[in-house]
This record gives sequence, structure tokens and C-alpha cells, in this order.
Amino acid sequence: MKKRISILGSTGSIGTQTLDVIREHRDRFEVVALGAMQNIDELEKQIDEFKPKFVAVYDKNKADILKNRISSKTKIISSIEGLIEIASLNDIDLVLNSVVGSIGLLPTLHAIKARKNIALANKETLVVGGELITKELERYNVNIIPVDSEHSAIFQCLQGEKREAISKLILTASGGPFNNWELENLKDVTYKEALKHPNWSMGKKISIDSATLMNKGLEVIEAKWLFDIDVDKIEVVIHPQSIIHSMVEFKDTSVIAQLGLPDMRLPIQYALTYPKRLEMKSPGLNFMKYNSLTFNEPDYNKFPCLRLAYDAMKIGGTMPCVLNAANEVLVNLFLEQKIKFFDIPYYIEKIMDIHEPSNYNSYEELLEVDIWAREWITKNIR
Ligand SMILES: NC(=O)C1=CN([C@@H]2O[C@H](COP(=O)(O)OP(=O)(O)OC[C@H]3O[C@@H](n4cnc5c(N)ncnc54)[C@H](OP(=O)(O)O)[C@@H]3O)[C@@H](O)[C@H]2O)C=CC1
Ligand SMILES: CC(=O)[C@@H](O)[C@H](O)COP(=O)(O)O
Ligand SMILES: [Mn+2]
Repeated sequence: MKKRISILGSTGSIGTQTLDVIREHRDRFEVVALGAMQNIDELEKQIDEFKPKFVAVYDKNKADILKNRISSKTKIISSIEGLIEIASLNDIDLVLNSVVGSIGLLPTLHAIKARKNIALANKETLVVGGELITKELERYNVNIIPVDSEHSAIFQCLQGEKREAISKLILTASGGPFNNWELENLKDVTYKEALKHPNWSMGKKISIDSATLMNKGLEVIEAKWLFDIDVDKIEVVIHPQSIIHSMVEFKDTSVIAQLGLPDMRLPIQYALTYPKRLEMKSPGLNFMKYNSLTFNEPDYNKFPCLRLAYDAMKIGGTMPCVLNAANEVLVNLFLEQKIKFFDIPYYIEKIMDIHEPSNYNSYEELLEVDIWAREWITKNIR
């Protein structure tokens, strides 16, 4: 039996690499549904190749244009309802959520309610609604298989181990494009410089997050929820080579690490085939090519976003939602060259100072806070 898959965010960096993996194993997977925001040219090519039954296009106008371009065998649906529908279809076995941003939360919730297996790349789902997601996973007896490389690494290190035996999780960070820059020189960096990740080719939002180290902060929160561990037991270590994707230290001080070339197709394939492993068309890791693997502490002065994310998680409640919403708006403004690099942590700190966090019980409460934070940042930017 082929595994029937729905891919949310199929036109992006993770989405297209997921289709690369599926292309290599056509006998094992069937693409039942695809979803994206507006890139209908790429979707048209994907429909032609994979013949999905459903395609969700968030942008209604683009959805209408696409309907006229393709055969009626594929049903086109639009807006958030489209994403929800393809996350909870009857005839799918697995949902791979690789949309970018907090828009990914609601489809994940619906996938859980529909008791689907979930391969999660959309880290914002857990950053914003980790507590709610955790409750729903328990209630519907559903598991999330992480796609994010660090979390996939930890997940692999924990196979056959007991959670009580963990003493800490060690998340590796490349340090991003500015790892070796002096703080003084970071003030006027351009978005083009910030997009040049040293090891990974990724979408724009996560690339900027890697440059500010907010990506690692979001990943600390993601790890807290995925592995049910206190943030004080999650350490970040700068490892510029991105060969060790993360590690787990156990009570007896033994450390287990997962290594590999920086290639997202490996964690994606593992999430699609778990608990099995399949061959990959990749040369694999040649240790003789690496003279040294290095490690050092993060510099919180150069990269305040990492500290802000730890703070937001420690405060809890709606604070991580505010951190994330503010960050999404600020990253866009930085990409549009409307603010400077250090305005990102500056405004996140400001909004965290004025936000009075509360506990939440529903998606609707989170949505209200998310909208408030986005409006506050937009109004208060200099
Ligand atoms: N890229 C990577 O290597 C890694 C990414 N991740 C995480 O995976 C997620 C995706 O990242 P990445 O692939 O780099 O991002 P990209 O920007 O490359 O792709 C984003 C995808 O999401 C779609 N999308 C955006 N908004 C909506 C919406 N409102 N409705 C439907 N679809 C939408 C885009 O559609 P369209 O093309 O039409 O705009 C696109 O398909 C992020 O959460 C990121 O943090 C985690 C680890 C590694
Ligand atoms: C590939 C992946 O998982 C990214 O999240 C990556 O980790 C980004 O690199 P940084 O370590 O620079 O944040
Ligand atoms: Mn990652």
C-alpha cells in the first residue's frame, strides 16, 4: 500500500524537497493533496507531475486562475478552509505541514482532530500554540514526527531511550551568516547579506531568523513542546559546520548525536518513512573532509533574539505567540528594507515589555493575541 500524503506548503523549500524525496520513491508514496499561498505556476507543474486530487490555494484570485488552467480531475479549494480541508481529508495517511508562519497552526489542529499522522516542519505551530497542540495530541492520541533538522536529530537520538533518562538536549546552531562579524558591523547589514546562510538553502523567513538566531530561539520552544522538557535543560551550542544536527545528553553523561550532511531531504525522508529507513541518493558524510568540528557559546549581545525567545518561553502563556507574531512582521519589514537588523530584537523586546501574558485555552484566544501583536508592531514602528 502506498502512503497517501498531503503537503501544505508544497511550493516552498521544504515542500519541493519533499516532492524530491517522493520522486525517488514513487512506488511508496501517493501525493493526494498540495497546498500553497499563491505560486500557481509551480503548483501547475506539480499538478501535472503528481496528479493530486485536491489543491488548496490560499489566495482566492489565484485559485480561480488555476482552476481555468488545469483539468477538472483536481479539485481546487481556497483560503484557510482549503488548507484545513487538505489537512484533514479522509483518504490521506500523513500530513506534511511546511507552510511558513503562524498560519500553519490551525491546519495542524485540524489534522490532529482528524487523527492524521503529522510530519511537522512548520515550527511556528508549536511556538505559538505548543500548549494547545500538546493537549490535543494527547486527547486524539496522535503523534508529531519532527522535520526540523535539529528536532529530527533529537528524535532519532531518543529512539529506544526513556524520557526520564535525559539530562539535557543540545541544539546545534550554525551561527548564521554573521557568526564571525563584529557587533559594530551588524548595524547596517543588508537583507541580501542576511539571506546568505553559510550551510543551508532555505526560504527567506527562516534564513533571516537564522541570521538573528531567532531561528534557534524558536527551535528551543519547539523542542520544549516536542520532547516535554524544561527550557532550562535545552542548551544551544554554536557549531558552524552544521554536521552534528543536535545531541542528547543522558543522566549517565553519555551523549548521543546525529550527524549528516546539511541536506533537508534526510530529515524529510525519515519523517515520511518513520520508523523505517530507506536508501538515499546522496554520497553521505566523508569524515576525511573535515579537519575539525568546532563548538562555542552563542553571543547574546550580538544575537538578542535568542535570549528573548528563552524569556518568552519561561514567561509562557501568550508571550511566545507575541514573540512570534512580532518577529514575522519585523522580518518582512527588514526584507522590505524598512527597518534595520537590530530593529528586529528592539521591537520584540518593546512589545514583550508591554504585553501582559495570560493563559489560553483556545485557538481563538491565540488568534486575537497574534492579531494584536501584528497591529501593535505595524503602528509603533518608527
Ligand atoms: N527550509 C528549510 O530548510 C527549513 C524550514 N523549516 C520550517 O519549515 C517551514 C517552511 O519553510 P520554507 O520551506 O523554508 O519556507 P518557504 O518560504 O520556502 O515556503 C513556504 C511555503 O508556505 C506556503 N505558504 C505561505 N503562506 C501560506 C498560506 N497563507 N497558505 C498556504 N500556503 C502558504 C508558500 O506558498 P507560496 O510559494 O505560494 O508563497 C510556500 O509553499 C517554516 O516554518 C520553516 O521555519 C524548518 C527547518 C528547515
Ligand atoms: C535546516 C534547519 O533545520 C534550519 O532550521 C537550520 O537549522 C538553520 O540553521 P541555523 O542553525 O543557522 O539556525
Ligand atoms: Mn532547524
